[in-house]
Amino acid sequence: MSLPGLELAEASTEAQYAPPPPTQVNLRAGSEWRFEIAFGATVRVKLLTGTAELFGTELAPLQTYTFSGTKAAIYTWHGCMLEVAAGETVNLSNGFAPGGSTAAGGSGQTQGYGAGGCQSEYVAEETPMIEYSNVHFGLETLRQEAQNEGGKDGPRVLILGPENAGKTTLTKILTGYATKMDRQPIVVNLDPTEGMLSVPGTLTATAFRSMLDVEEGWGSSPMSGPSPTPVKLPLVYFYPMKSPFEADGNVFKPIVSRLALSVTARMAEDDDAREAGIIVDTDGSLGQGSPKSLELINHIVTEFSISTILVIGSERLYSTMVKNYDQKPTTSASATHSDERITVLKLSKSGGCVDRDESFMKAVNESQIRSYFFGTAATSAATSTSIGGVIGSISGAGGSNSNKITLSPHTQQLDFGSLALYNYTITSSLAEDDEDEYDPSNFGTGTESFSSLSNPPQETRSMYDPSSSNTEIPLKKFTQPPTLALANSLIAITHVPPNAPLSDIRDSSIMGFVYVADVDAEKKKLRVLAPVGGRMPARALVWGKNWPGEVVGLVG
Ligand SMILES: Nc1ncnc2c1ncn2[C@@H]1O[C@H](COP(=O)(O)OP(=O)(O)OP(=O)(O)O)[C@@H](O)[C@H]1O
Repeated sequence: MSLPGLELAEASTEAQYAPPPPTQVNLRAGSEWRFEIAFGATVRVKLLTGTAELFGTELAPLQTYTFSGTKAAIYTWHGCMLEVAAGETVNLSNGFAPGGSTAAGGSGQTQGYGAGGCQSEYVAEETPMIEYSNVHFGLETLRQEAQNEGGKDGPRVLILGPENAGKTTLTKILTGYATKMDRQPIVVNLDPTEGMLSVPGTLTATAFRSMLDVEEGWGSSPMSGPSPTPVKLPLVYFYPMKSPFEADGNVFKPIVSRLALSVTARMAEDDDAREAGIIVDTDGSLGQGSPKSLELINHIVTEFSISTILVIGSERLYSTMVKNYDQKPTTSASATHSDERITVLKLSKSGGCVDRDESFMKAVNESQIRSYFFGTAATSAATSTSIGGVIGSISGAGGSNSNKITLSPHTQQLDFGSLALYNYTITSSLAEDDEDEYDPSNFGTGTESFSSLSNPPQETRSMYDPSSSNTEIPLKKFTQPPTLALANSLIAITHVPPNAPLSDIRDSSIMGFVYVADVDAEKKKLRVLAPVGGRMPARALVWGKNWPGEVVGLVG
């Protein structure tokens, strides 16, 4: 395009941007290289000499790791040399740009001007890694005790703190160190804003038997196909809300109890898991210190029989936790024999923790959903876009262990009438929305479903499953035709029968997810994307309308 008046051709983005040459980063012992890479850009990092780790997981020497849409740090205990080079820019012009833009922060520029095209990168000498490793060795002592004294549980750790304080990072570091010592901790994610080995909107528990994935953060679950890093099998519960406080915690709390029950049962059966204990990562909103958050914290402490509380980056919360829990007996069954007491510790927040703005988080969430269906390939034929965290890994030595995982999800047509679809109604405004969306006059509906049209209050009631007496559970079953609002959203497939009581549906673990690509309201059909082919199981389904919400353009 010409610029008017000047007759100058506008330089193309490629011409404006010349990738920087590979840079060597020399790290002294005890320092870390912090970097931020936008979605759409890729940066390759290779450990040339020495040893280094990314959030507790060691980097293999001379292996090229490729990062995209990442904010992280590579730390060295003994000193190392890294090579940082620009990878290719992933074309995001297919209508799906994670986060609605090509760059974190929405600037439209994917490549930055740091080494290798990082948006920002620098070396930091001050880190809390010694503190964090001391915590690890403290936990290790408790694990050793649990191993020596049969019947005693390993540490059950709860990590608390405000948003972006580094809770998930600390969880990764402690998990990475534990697996390195051949421990098998159970990691519980109670942060619905970000998925762990699953999509956002899920609360999960996973037994970590093997190392974490350097590039992707946690690694991959079996849903993601073959992987160079051993896969992990998470137990997944659907919590399609962004905040644990929704519905006064009446949905969050029972799911936490369910997870705790499953984790405790696993620990009772599996000695390795019992000795290694549990690490619970939480949502930043629980770190507010409000009465409601304290109530939820208390619920978690009780249900998981927490024995160690780690508070990052909040003096106030730390002091409240000390007052409420320090040296109080744990609720563990084994504690009745051993007088086990809770320890509360304060940890420093790393100066490297970055606030992630909404558009970056949106991109992270969209890429988690995308990778659930399409894998972590840089450019799949169906999507040609990037997956958050990882694009692929190319072996520097042999080039054989590509980390790209391309999946082939299946699309299929579903008859809406044959589905038992439930939705959470958590606010009155939402209920109003729903009524607008389900205005039957838009869809030309059958008479029996709308016999109550002349009587709106009854119509609202009819949307609740009459078979359930659990009216306090904010779940309702659709008895009306499909709404266009279903398009571009996720539906969870539970393990319970279609007409199970509402409490069972809420408390059921999840078999998997489908993505609604299209809604034909007139024919009452949905076109859905499923990770595997075959018939949709006859189970109760739960709609993720509010959260993770709409993900546009997953299917072209
Ligand atoms: N030392 C570090 N150097 C660079 N980036 C870091 C460092 N520590 C953490 N980060 C980054 O800061 C961001 C926030 O960290 P993290 O996700 O651990 O916080 P959180 O407390 O779990 O946040 P939330 O409350 O939103 O769950 C992440 O993108 C993480 O990768």
